[in-house]
Amino acid sequence: MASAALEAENITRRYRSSGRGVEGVSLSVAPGEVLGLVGPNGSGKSTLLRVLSTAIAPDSGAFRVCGLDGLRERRKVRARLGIMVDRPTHYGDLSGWANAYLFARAYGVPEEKADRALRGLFEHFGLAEYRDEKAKTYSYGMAKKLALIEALAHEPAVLLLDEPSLGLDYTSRLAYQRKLREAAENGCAVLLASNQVDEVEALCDRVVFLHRGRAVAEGTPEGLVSSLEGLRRVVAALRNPVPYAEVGEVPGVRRVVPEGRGLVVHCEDRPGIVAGVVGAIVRCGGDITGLSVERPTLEDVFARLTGEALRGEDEA
Ligand SMILES: Nc1ncnc2c1ncn2[C@@H]1O[C@H](COP(=O)(O)OP(=O)(O)OP(=O)(O)O)[C@@H](O)[C@H]1O
Repeated sequence: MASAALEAENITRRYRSSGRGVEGVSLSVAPGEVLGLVGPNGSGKSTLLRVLSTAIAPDSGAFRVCGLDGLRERRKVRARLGIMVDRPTHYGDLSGWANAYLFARAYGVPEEKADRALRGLFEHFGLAEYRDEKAKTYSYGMAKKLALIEALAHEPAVLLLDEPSLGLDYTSRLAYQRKLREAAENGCAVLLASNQVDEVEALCDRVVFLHRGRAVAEGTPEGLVSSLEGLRRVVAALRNPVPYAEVGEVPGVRRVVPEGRGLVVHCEDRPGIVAGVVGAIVRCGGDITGLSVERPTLEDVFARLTGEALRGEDEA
């Protein structure tokens, strides 16, 4: 795919100490496209992003950014990347603004342009009133927003984002999503590592599932979800958690997953199934305070493909 802004072929990177990492992952992202990299903790998302950001070398495989060789032309490649890693680090004694300004200048943005871009971004992310405060006084969410500003200010051709919205409040999340869409509309290719499926479904044109270091499926969110035609999830909020084994025995129920105090029941979309599920929950002693019947999500697709959950119960 000659037109891809980011193209990775057969990337393998194993950590010597654990023997884990990523294996044989290939993907491509076109200009203006948002590709979601989805997988549970430890599936290899960050490792792949570390390789693609040139922070670590792969054991084998190759990648290109805007046609440049990711291994032989690292400096030029870096200049085209906007990177936001999971744990942002800053010069703590410098102000947020000074951190971002240094970044933009290091990427070669002329003074006036850097000033203009940063003013806009600090305003957009609600950091304008904190711009002159030392970065070490920033909260986790603020530091994340600062890292997003640093990733965006030089208008990179390719954005590599690792769980960008984790730790952001609702308003900041919307601001980040708007900015991401805007960047893509302006031709930026975005690789977004996340296991927040609602966000991935809302933002991504395509999705690659990672499982134990390997890419196990790829498709549009809609295409992947429609592969589960005929399935539904019944989400029951309960006043108290209950032993729920009997719910799993209702004909047509595939899986029961506790979420907080409630239950998510994955089942076939057949007549009478909701009544059957509700009856079983009540017989288990469940006091239902809320009930909804929903279509499957990417989370369900992942579970179907791998037999494993995308997120732990406490993250649901
Ligand atoms: N520095 C390291 N040394 C040894 N093993 C590592 C190292 N970093 C990651 N790993 C292992 O490599 C695998 C992939 O980890 P990675 O951080 O890429 O996953 P991830 O999908 O980004 O997870 P998370 O969602 O928790 O951020 C895991 O099994 C992890 O234990």
